[in-house]
Parts: sequence; structure tokens; C-alpha cells
Amino acid sequence: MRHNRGVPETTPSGALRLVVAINPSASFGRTHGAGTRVVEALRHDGHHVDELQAVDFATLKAEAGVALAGHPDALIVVGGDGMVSLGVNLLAETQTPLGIVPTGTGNDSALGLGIPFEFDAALAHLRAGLTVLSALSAAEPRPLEESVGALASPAAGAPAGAPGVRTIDLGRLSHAGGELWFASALSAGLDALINERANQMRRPRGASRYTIALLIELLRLRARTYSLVVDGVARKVDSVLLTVANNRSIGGGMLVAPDASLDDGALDLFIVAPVSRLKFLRIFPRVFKGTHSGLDIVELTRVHTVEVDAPDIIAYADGERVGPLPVTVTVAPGALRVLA
Ligand SMILES: Nc1ncnc2c1ncn2[C@@H]1O[C@H](COP(=O)(O)OP(=O)(O)OP(=O)(O)O)[C@@H](O)[C@H]1O
Repeated sequence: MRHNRGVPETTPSGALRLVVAINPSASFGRTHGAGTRVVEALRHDGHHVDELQAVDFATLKAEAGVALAGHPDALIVVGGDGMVSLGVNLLAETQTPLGIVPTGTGNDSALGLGIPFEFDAALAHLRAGLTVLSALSAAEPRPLEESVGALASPAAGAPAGAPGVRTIDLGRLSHAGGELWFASALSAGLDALINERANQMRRPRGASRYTIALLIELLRLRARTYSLVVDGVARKVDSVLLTVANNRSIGGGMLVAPDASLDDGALDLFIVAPVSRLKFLRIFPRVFKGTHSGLDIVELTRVHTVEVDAPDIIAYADGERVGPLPVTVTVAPGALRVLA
């Protein structure tokens, strides 16, 4: 469903041409209405907004792809990590920046980018980023290398720490079904199993579905033998939880890679060795807080390319289903511009 108030080819000075893609069912519908408020606020600011909502994710992605062919100044997604995934996969290796208003159950990408979760604060953050983007767009055209330099991290055109236009790395993933991109993490262990189980459940309809899936998968916890090729070196490792992270957290704030950076040109391979259920439950809170790095059962390695294979695992990237392992993940430095 498109609510397009005729996005013009050119706009008055300062006004931007924006595409806003909304997931009305993010957070199981609890944040319904947030997208419309974003659109109204941006139109009030004088921007030309192409508002997109669809019956499902695939239709929304197709509509956003069509809208991007018109070369808007930015794509803004309103939703959780799934919607960030939609934006990332449409914008990777383009110059069009991604804006995020986090309204999902999992907002790890927004967390890593320092985007606030509270709606008014998130909107203010987005507006500040758009102001910088307007200023950059209005600036005289410059040679390409100079423009790229000016748009590199930290947030270009803004005081240090303030929202602007940043460049971040992405993970590029290839698997039997094709290629895709992720901003936060590839999940290939316990969290992937929890996601897969929650997705297969019809009830309950709220976020407690993830809690139930987590409890079931904890009861079934068992190590798998992974075949890895890490930066060209093959190894086998037994693990219960294995993640290739670009960002610091997964699963709505679990700080698996507390020292990861979105713009260091590297990924963090996080491996938890086989443990008893009891021990796993004991270390779980430390994983949430990111104070697990010193534990002997936790391995964290900075990597650039990883092949991951293991039996019976459906991989997830940024909370979206990828398909069965094996997958190959490679860091793509500076592959995405973001408003943050
Ligand atoms: N109309 C819709 N538009 C977009 N996505 C939708 C729609 N209806 C359901 N979805 C589902 O929402 C998921 C993405 O949700 P998002 O990440 O934005 O929020 P979330 O509350 O964190 O969701 P989840 O926890 O289920 O990933 C997609 O996997 C998609 O299948």
C-alpha cells in the first residue's frame, strides 16, 4: 500500500525526498501508529515523503526497491532489526543513507548505533541526522574522494557525538540460497535455534513466545561440532552458541561482543564451548552485561572471513531466517551510510 503524495524530482532547498518503510506489526503490533507519526513529522518539516506499508515483509521490500529506483535522499525504516535488515539489503554499497526509528522487540542495530528507543527521542535523533544530510546535499559538489572522506565516520557535518551521516561496515553472507547482508550478527547457535522455534510457534502471540522458545531450547541444549574456516584456516570446534558479530549485541541487548565496533573493518567471532545447562544459566547474565570476555568457555576472535558449517542449524542474520548452514561471512568495510 503506497501513500505517495507525489514525490517530486526536485525539492525546495533543505527539503529531502524520503522513503519511509513501516512495519505496523513490529513488537507484535504494540508500536502500531509510530510509522504514521514519523511520516507526519517529516512532512511537517517540509520533506517529501513516500510512505510505504504492505501486507507482508516481501511486498514491502519489493515496494521499497521500486521507490529506491527514484533515487531518494534516504530510506527510513520504522520497525525492529528485521526492518533494518530490509533497509541494509536494499542499500548496501550505495550512497543512500538508512535512517532507523526502532519500534521492534529486537533493536540491536539501533542500540549499537546509539539511536534511542523512546519514540520522541528517536524521532529527534532522526531529524538531527536529516538536518546534517540536508546540509551535505546542499553543499557544492566536490571530487568523489573528498566527498567520501567527508562522509566517513564519525558522523559527518555534526559535532562529535551528535547524530549525522555515518559510514559503517556490514557483514556479507553467502549461502545456498544466494547472497545477503547484515548489520548486527549472523546467528548459528542457540539463538538461531530459539528464533527458529519461536517462528514455528503460532501461540502465544506476544513476546513471551521467545521466552518459551528459549526455555525449550535451553532444556534441549547440546553442543554441536562446527566446521569453520577462519581467515583461511580450517578448524573444528564444539560449541553451544556461535555468532559472527559486526555489532556488539544480539537478541535485544545481549552484549556478546562488547568490544565490537561497527566501523573497525572487522567482525567478532563469538564461541561458547560446551557447558552444562546449569553453568550456561549461571553465565547467561554475564553475557547480557558483556562481562563474559574473561571466562574460559568463551572465545572472542576478530576476523574478516568465516565459513561456518554444522548439522541441523538454520542460520539467522539480524533476526531474519537465512536457511541451513553452511554459510560464508565476510566483512564489507564501509558498505552502508546511516543516519545516526
Ligand atoms: N506488514 C508487514 N510488514 C513488514 N514486516 C512484517 C509485516 N507483517 C509481519 N512482518 C514480519 O515482521 C518481521 C520483522 O519485524 P521487525 O524486526 O520489524 O520487528 P520485531 O518486533 O523486532 O519483529 P521480530 O521480533 O518478529 O523480528 C519480519 O520478519 C516480517 O515477516
